[in-house]
Parts: sequence; C-alpha cells; structure tokens
Amino acid sequence: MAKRLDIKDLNIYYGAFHAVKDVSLEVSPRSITAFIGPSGCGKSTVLRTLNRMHEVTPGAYAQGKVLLDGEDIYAKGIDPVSVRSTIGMVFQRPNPFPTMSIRDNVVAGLKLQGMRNKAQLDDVAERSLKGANLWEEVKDRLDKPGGGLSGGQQQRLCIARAIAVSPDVLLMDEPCSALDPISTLAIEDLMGELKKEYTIVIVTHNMQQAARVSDQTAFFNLEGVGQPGQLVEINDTETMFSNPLKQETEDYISGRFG
Ligand SMILES: Nc1ncnc2c1ncn2[C@@H]1O[C@H](COP(=O)(O)OP(=O)(O)OP(=O)(O)O)[C@@H](O)[C@H]1O
Repeated sequence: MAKRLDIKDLNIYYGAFHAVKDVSLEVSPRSITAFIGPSGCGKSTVLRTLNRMHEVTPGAYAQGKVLLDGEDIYAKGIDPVSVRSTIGMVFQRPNPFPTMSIRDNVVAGLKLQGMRNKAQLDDVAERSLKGANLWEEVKDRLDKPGGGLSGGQQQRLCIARAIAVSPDVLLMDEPCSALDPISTLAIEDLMGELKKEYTIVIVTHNMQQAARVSDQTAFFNLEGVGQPGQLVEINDTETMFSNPLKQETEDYISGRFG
C-alpha cells in the first residue's frame, strides 16, 4: 500500500564527512518524485537514507527524521531489515541473482521471509512479473537463469523482485542509466503504471526523464568540493522546469552549469 514520506531536518554523514545538510521534503503517496542535481550533491545518499541502506556503509549515519505515514523509520527499536522490505530499492545496474531462475529471482525476498507454499509463490511471481511488464516475455522460460535476460529485461526483473514483497515505497537509483533508449522508455512507462500503487522516488541524471515521469522534482546542489549537498528547491515538475523559483535551479536545468 502506497504510503507518504516526510523527511525532516535530515543531515547525513560518512564518518566525519558531512555529506548532506538539512534536507526536509515531503513525498505524497502514489506519486513520483525525481531527485536531480550535479554529481556529488548527495542524491543517492539521501535516497539510501530513506530505507536505512545508508548505514550499511561502515561509519555512515544520519540524523533527523524520516516518517513513513507518520512513523519514524529511525525511531528506537525499529529493525532496519524490516524497513528495507517495506521500502524497496532498484539500483543503477540490474543485479538479479544470475544463476537463479527467473521465478526464484522474483520470489527470493518472500522465501527469505519464510513463504514456502509453491502455489502462492508462483502466484506472486506471475503477478509481480505482470506488474513489471515482463510476464509476456518470460512466461515460457521461468525456470531459466535470470542472468540470461537482456539488460532492460533484467532491470524489469529487479523491479518485479522489488514489488513482490508488496513495498510501501519504491526507491530507484538511476534505474535507466545502464539501459538503451527503448528499454529506458519501457521502464518509464512502467513507472507510470507503478505509481498507481506505489510511492516512487527516483534519482536521475536525465532531466528529460525527470520531466517526463515525475510529479515533483527536487533539485540538490553543493556550494563547493568538500561542502555538504543541500536541497535548493522542490516543486511540482511542471513549475520546476518552466518557472523555477531560484536562479541556481534555472541555471542547472537550462544546462548553464553542472
Ligand atoms: N561510501 C562513501 N564513503 C564516503 N563518502 C561517500 C560515500 N559515498 C558517497 N560519498 C560522498 O558523499 C557525497 C554525495 O555522494 P552521492 O553519491 O550521494 O552523490 P550523487 O549526487 O548521487 O552523485 P552522482 O550523481 O555522481 O551519483 C560525495 O561527496 C561523495 O563523494
């Protein structure tokens, strides 16, 4: 079930390095939010903080609040592993388990959670592959290895794997950057479908992509090397690309820097 995210006064560190400063933003359920900004401004770092993946890096930590429908995912006693199953993630490079079958790739998370009933697992695999727009292409080879699919198909397999556990939010870190234009369009179409059921946050370097798929856009920047990244502006995507509030945003989206 899609849930809302409220990010409040988030400061993110890698050991002594203050990577991102004072980020507050809101993400509505059933919407797509795009994070844009120059390299190193902290887009991926913020994204990884939203499902507690950031702290997997030794010495990395975050301060502030990330509320999922009002509940702080950083509150005492919250298990980061359960946070990661309700807030799923799709990475830049498709990362299916290459020798595992297509079907098992999709239900890997459910099996880890203890689901054993084969009929139930098959049902989830079919629903998730349909949800990821991959079913028609793979339904006759579900027992073949996931590594045998094309890059675009592998990325949709990873999306099927992410939605199989019925997450509340889907985080996507440059999900199309390793894909050709046709596969990219397939993933973009899919995002449009997925937002009917999920809350989606995507990091993208591709501003046309942000303009095409997202409902709101957040622009991050940093004042200089070694300085923390900051949220400069967040607005609905149309306004952001036609009439941004800040000159800095205008300069970036019109290609004057970055
Ligand atoms: N594992 C890490 N250890 C230490 N510093 C890190 C680590 N990962 C990222 N950083 C630093 O944190 C800052 C933000 O990096 P991040 O990858 O979030 O930026 P980004 O905006 O996503 O960049 P890009 O667009 O190039 O992917 C950078 O200064 C980066 O060098």
